[in-house]
Amino acid sequence: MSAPILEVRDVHKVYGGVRALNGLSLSVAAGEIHCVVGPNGAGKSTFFKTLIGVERPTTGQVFYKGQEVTKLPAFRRARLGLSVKFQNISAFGELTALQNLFVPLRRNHRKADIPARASAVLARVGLAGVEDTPVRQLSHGQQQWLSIGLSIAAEPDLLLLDEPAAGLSSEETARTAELIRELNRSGMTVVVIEHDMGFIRSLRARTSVLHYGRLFAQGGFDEIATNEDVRRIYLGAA
Ligand SMILES: Nc1ncnc2c1ncn2[C@@H]1O[C@H](COP(=O)(O)OP(=O)(O)OP(=O)(O)O)[C@@H](O)[C@H]1O
Repeated sequence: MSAPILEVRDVHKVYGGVRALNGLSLSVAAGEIHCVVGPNGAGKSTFFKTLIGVERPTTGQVFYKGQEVTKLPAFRRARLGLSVKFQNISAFGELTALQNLFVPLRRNHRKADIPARASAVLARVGLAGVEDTPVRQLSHGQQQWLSIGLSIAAEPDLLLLDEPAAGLSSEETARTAELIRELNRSGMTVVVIEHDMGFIRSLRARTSVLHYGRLFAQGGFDEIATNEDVRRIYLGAA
């Protein structure tokens, strides 16, 4: 396996008396799709927040491309090539799909190049043909893909997705899985934080299971899905 692009070492996060993360160590190899699952309260969101820099671990370290980023603010991590797509739609509803992309593209591209680049990003996320549609008229799935487009506009090396299939139909979910695989084929490392094992199944990626703020199991999807201990924690018995 290639060198880790992302690594957390023995991370603890305590909120008052709650141990949201309790000695979590996990690494993501450059070039992989890596899924992180776990039952309610396992620490997935807290893990996500420590990766992007909106929360700092109580103790422990976070490394990105070999550099310690534990205390680096979110915007500095973004400049290093780490991008995030949150669960909520991040686009402006009154603007068109194309116009929304002007915002992130403005940072790195000349004005004259931006419309063509924006169209290319939309095509990449399956939104060719709706360039001039105001975002509020797009379907929920299309809005989610636009959010992914906004997150990849700056061509990140690592894309973090927080429950990208939440609220999507089964057809939209399948298209989202295909989009993630396509982004990965083009060289992007993708980390997917997810609650729903059904979606993870369609990604067929290496999967880490969190439980009580620690790494509980790790392996290929089939290994995880057939692991008796994992099944038990999902049923709430462990
Ligand atoms: N800001 C906070 N203040 C206090 N407790 C918190 C805070 N954030 C998370 N927790 C607690 O930490 C634990 C882990 O929460 P977290 O949201 O990271 O889990 P999760 O795996 O994302 O859960 P879910 O799948 O339900 O979203 C839970 O017990 C939660 O109540």
